[in-house]
Amino acid sequence: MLLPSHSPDLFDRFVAEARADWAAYVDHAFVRGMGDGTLPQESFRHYLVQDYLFLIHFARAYALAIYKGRDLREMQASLNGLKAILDVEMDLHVGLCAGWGLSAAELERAAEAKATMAYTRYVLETGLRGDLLDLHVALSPCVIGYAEIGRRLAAVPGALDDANPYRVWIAEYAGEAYQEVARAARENLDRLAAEGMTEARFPRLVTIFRLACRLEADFWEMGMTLAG
Ligand SMILES: Cc1ncc(C[n+]2csc(CCO)c2C)c(N)n1
Repeated sequence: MLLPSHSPDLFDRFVAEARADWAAYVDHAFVRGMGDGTLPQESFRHYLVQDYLFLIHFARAYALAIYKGRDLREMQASLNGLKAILDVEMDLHVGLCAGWGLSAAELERAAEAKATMAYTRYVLETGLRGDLLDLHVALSPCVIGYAEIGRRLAAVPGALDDANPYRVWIAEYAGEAYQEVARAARENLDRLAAEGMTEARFPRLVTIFRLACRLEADFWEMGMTLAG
């Protein structure tokens, strides 16, 4: 029997339901500016500082996912995610920031922008009041969206050329290692849904997904406008 090469997973269903908000996020002017190299470097620096603060709260969300795990396997999986962020991702980010002239001390004393606060607290609150599926749906535009953005940008002619100051960022998210992280996140969503998501719950999950996409778009906007 011939199987379809790709049947829609839960994430694809969210995207189909929230098409406009998804597009406003993954095709934001900030993203296009990275692809063609026209993004003002000051905007990227502002983004990098805020992303440092974002990643700290992202780590807290993974810590919450350990707490919300229903068995040891789920807790272990979230622990691995938390370790990857604290032991690997943060160092990578601090290294990227150093290349852009941002010292660790500067990152540490930075004040949180409103868009950073809104997005990170929304994700944490969604996880606090809901279950593991709610939390992972809130996190999915972030984890899976960046893989999509990386792939799209890598396909832009010249995006990975030496002349583009954003080539390192693009190569990182377009790279196989990060694409695999996103694939695993998709599978994780499907597994959590298979373990008890009723169709009646789907619209509420779409609402969480849509809001998270809008808050991601606001995060790009904050970088673009240098908003505090
Ligand atoms: C605003 C914002 N959204 C998404 C990501 C992507 N991201 C978030 S956490 C993480 C590590 C995954 O283990 C990655 C790649 C980001 N950096 N900043």
